[in-house]
Amino acid sequence: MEPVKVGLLGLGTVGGGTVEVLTSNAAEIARRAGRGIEIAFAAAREYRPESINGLDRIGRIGDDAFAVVEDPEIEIVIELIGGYSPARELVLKAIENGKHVVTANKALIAKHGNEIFAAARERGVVVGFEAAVAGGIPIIKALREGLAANHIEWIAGIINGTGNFILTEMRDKGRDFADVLAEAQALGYAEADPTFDVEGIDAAHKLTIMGSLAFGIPLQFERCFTEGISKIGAMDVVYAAELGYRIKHLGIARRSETGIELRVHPTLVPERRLLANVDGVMNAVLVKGDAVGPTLYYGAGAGALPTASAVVADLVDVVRSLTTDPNNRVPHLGFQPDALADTPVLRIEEVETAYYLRIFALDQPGVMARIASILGEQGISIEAIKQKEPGEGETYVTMVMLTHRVLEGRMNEAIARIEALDSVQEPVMRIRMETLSG
Ligand SMILES: NC(=O)c1ccc[n+]([C@@H]2O[C@H](COP(=O)([O-])OP(=O)(O)OC[C@H]3O[C@@H](n4cnc5c(N)ncnc54)[C@H](O)[C@@H]3O)[C@@H](O)[C@H]2O)c1
Ligand SMILES: N[C@@H](CCO)C(=O)O
Ligand code: NA
Repeated sequence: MEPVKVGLLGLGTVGGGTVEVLTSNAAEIARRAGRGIEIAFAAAREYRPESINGLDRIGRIGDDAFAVVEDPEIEIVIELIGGYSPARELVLKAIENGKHVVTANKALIAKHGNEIFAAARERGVVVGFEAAVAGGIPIIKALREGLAANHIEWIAGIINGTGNFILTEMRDKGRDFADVLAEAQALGYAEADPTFDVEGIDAAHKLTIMGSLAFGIPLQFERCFTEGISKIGAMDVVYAAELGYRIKHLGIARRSETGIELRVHPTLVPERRLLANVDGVMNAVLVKGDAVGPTLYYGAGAGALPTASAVVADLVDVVRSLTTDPNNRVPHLGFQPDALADTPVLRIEEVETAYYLRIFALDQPGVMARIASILGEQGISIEAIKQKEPGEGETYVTMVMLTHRVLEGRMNEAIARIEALDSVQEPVMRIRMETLSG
């Protein structure tokens, strides 16, 4: 049989990795797919030919991505440009032209996935996006197929490699934030705009996608609560460790009685938990299903070859399904499109968690008692409290406390009252906590 002709948009980190994997593993991939896969036409604005193994195997290379999606020879388009636009226009045009699409672009899927999947369904084509979430880890496959028997209860994941790399290097080597970020960029882990990594936006894109796959709800990126790692101080890492916790940037999706939680934020995790020990650029996703119990998926969340692994796996899936009835394919979000639920996504104020609080206050008698009584009046009970002895001649003291679970709305009121005290000087630092059990 003739090889399948594929078009490739983008020859950067992931595009280059995809060319390499398709070249070096060509025979094994053909054995799995049933046909060879040939990159007939690629387009990129810029690329470094010397750094891509297998470039000579590409039929043609140009710089106009629209020429690829308009080429009638191409059956499958791989979009590895990134960003919202022109990726959206390119993908929609490819679909309109009856081509299947494989993409690593989580920003695109989280923001425009509902529109893209509807267009693909209409046209009877597949859009594969395994590489968009947790890089090489087959988490989309697991959620959509492997766990299909379950009511998913919750998901908690380390889903941004750059952020996890920064937190790990800061903790283990005391390295400077900006310095580690620059290294992550040089290694090809970071997004084109690295604030997407640092401020949690990239993790929110991925969590939005996993939330839809877990609970069968439309993609709602705007409703995902998003907080990054930029405000975490070295002292918080140390204090958390003294209390037996590590700070990890987590994406959490949970089904509660009142709705669905979709939240991305730094989180204190007990140090013995597996997720607390996922370091460097590695990602891990913990999924709790009602039948299966907890399951854990671990692997490289970024980088050329790991991400290409997921891109090529999607390609193999598409090639295998080229001759199948479009109505019998795995639905894009794992639930039949007419069976998606309108369960509300909760506002963060409606979410209940435990908290780590760090308060910088005047070292005077009664201050601690006043703070404790404000928390008590808000119905917040304290699980642990530590007061850092002030240094010689210092008049301020740092208090660190862990609270029991409380609604975020109540915690906001308590923090506002604490910050209004004359004896409290700086904003209260709050980090949410999860036990990740049960
Ligand atoms: N780098 C990773 O580890 C990683 C992992 C998972 C997913 N992703 C996703 O994969 C996608 C690609 O990321 P990357 O790191 O390979 O990016 P990159 O910046 O290394 O490469 C982008 C490529 O697209 C080309 N390009 C950009 N705009 C273009 C246009 N309008 N027309 C033609 N070519 C254009 C660039 O010239 C370059 O060749 C993004 O969506 C990213 O979020 C990246
Ligand atoms: N910038 C992303 C790439 C993988 O999606 C990360 O660091 O996780
Ligand atoms: Na993946």
